Amino acid sequence: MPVVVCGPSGVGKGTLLTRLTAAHPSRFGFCVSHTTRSPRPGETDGAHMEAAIERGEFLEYARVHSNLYGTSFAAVRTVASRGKTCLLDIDVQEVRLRMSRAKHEISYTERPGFFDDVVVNDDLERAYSAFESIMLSHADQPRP
Ligand SMILES: Nc1ncnc2c1ncn2[C@@H]1O[C@H](COP(=O)(O)OP(=O)(O)OP(=O)(O)O)[C@@H](O)[C@H]1O
Repeated sequence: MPVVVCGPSGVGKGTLLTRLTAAHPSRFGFCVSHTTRSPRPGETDGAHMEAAIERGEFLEYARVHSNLYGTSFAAVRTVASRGKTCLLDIDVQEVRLRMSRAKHEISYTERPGFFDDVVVNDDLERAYSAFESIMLSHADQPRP
């Protein structure tokens, strides 16, 4: 089962996720995301992405200006086939938009049942410790 981690820009999602995958490399894997802009190193060519979205092959996508960003079911399956829980860091909106939305996004933490768990990353050691135990509770069982 993939786990989605989301939060406003700069709250430390990448920091926590990178640390988690380094500490538990056999249990968690990042999901490769797709984009229609020119691929950067490590990214896949997204030339046929629009058609793939039409065919329902993406579990999430976002359009930022004229570029598409998203995660395919195949990419999640690739991580899962290695026996790992797939991590999705799906916040891809651009900085200004993200900042204006940050307050609104944080307000969702007050809605009962909207998020399963909330981690406030004010102190990295405390936040990582809380994050790690939450993520391990959501992770798939390790393969024997
Ligand atoms: N608890 C913390 N206290 C202070 N600085 C932190 C803390 N956690 C992370 N940082 C720093 O904040 C910056 C942003 O962190 P990070 O890139 O992990 O955020 P992010 O949520 O993944 O951002 P984005 O969505 O823009 O990629 C980094 O320089 C990171 O080292």
